[in-house]
Amino acid sequence: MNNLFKKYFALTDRGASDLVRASLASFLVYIVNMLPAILLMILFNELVLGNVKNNIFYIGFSVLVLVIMYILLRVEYNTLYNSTYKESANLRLDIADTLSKLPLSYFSKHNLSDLSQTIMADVAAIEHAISHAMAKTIGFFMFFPLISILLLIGNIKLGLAVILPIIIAFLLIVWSKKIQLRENIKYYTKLRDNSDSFQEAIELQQEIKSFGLAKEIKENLYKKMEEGEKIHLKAEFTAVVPLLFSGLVVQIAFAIVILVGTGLFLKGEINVLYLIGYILASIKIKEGVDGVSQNIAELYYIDAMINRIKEIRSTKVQKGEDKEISNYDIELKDVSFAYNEDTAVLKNVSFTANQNEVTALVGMSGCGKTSILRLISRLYDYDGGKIKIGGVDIKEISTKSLFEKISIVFQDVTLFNTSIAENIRIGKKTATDKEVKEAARLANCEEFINQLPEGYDTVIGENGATLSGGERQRLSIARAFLKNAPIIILDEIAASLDVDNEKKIQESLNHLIKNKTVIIISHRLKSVENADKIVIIDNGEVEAFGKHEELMYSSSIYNNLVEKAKLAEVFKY
Ligand SMILES: Nc1ncnc2c1ncn2[C@@H]1O[C@H](COP(=O)(O)OP(=O)(O)OP(=O)(O)O)[C@@H](O)[C@H]1O
Repeated sequence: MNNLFKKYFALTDRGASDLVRASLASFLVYIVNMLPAILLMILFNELVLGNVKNNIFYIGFSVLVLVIMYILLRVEYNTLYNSTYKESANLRLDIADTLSKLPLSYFSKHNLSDLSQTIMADVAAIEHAISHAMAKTIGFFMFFPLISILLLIGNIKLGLAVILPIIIAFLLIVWSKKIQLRENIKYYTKLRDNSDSFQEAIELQQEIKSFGLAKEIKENLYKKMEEGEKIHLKAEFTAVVPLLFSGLVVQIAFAIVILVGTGLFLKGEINVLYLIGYILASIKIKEGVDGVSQNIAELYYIDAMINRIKEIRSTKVQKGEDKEISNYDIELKDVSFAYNEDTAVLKNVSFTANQNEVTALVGMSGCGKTSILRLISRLYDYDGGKIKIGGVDIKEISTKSLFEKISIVFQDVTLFNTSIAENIRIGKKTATDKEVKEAARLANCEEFINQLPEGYDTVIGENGATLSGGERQRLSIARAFLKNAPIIILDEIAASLDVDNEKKIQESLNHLIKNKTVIIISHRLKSVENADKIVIIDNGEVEAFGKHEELMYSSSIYNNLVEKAKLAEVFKY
């Protein structure tokens, strides 16, 4: 049962076992709920048959019912509410843990607002459903067959009068499931789309303002909101109509029980006690059905969210083990890769970046240089061929142990909304303040950090919003210095640096890269002229590789790039 719940509702192990307990408690609560009806029947039995019991019996029975109810409601409350809140925290951590094991390819196909909504809003909706709907619905579906059998044994005609309309009411709700799910999915998708548009409108304020797009964007957002509302109303309508009909059927059931019961009583087939008992039973069952119908609608509503979590969980995670690597030569052999299945980005890429050497990747914009770096660092997994580090296929190395061996500085710097010191310390969590400062000095950060109001303790805003592009770049270089890993990957690190800063960082880098495997991308060809190996990438393929002088003879693309670089130097606006 645990596994079934875990799979069906996308719960954690703990959550599934709590749901089983809560469902059993709900089932027992439904049974105990019938006890007051039984007490009433005993009382009527007395009044009709004059079979008087003493007051102690009634007091004892009532106290017993109260005690049982109290215990069960407490168990139900504890499992439903207390554990539910724990489950939602566990579920969020579980999703976050799964996300952390996914390759970047997953994130390039899903936007971040969608994923954060899954973790926050969807889990909150599931949390509400676990605490209010799931256990009570499951409990009722355990209770209903039991009570049906007892009612049918008591009197088959009256039993059928109670049960049949309820079965019809449930069939109506089940029959509407497909339509409800379809409309809910439409609404869910639209909500995601709208929140993504809002996020984009907030993030792109600079572009929106500078290109005078504010009015257009606002109108577009209004339109999307209106569309969303229409879809919402339709989804609500498709949920409410079957609920209304099923509620009506259950009301009719009550009338049928009275009609059939009175008829049977008048014919002398049942005594008044039976009549009262079945009427009381149908009242109690109706109460249950009313609640459960609403709960089922809620379960239909969260279906799309549960499927979203299942989809995240079923995505292939990056596998691998912690491995010892004896040397850090990086070998690419016939590597192919595509972000989207239909467009190959890299085709049969082969070259080796040796330890103790600087290897530069050069080529036109969009030819695939950054993609190669992403594959080497397993931010994405290659599709075909092989990438080996020290002779070990990188797919066999866990991302955790691989990342420990690589320092990366990408062109798109990402910083955390915390202090300067903490941002640098990400390179090495155990680093002392002295080490952090030394890394900052090597990356030429000291001057601007010292000018900040709180120096190293200054909090730099979301993604370093309070810093300039060059300062952010230098902080990320300081991180790499601090990490001091055997493989260094530098993607266009000079893009946001002025000549003075670049020169100083170059000098520091020359110390850092001794004995290491360095792969570098730079559009400033002058800065890679002295590289031990220059690999020319053309449209996802290796056109040539060698030293600068060799390539000047052998590679037309390299020649072309060098010529263009010279032209760029004399270009004036
Ligand atoms: N996350 C992604 N999803 C889909 N396509 C991508 C993604 N990143 C890059 N691409 C595409 O892959 C191709 C290679 O991009 P890549 O960034 O590797 O080129 P590059 O040589 O590093 O370019 P540049 O010098 O301009 O940085 C391009 O056509 C690009 O549009």
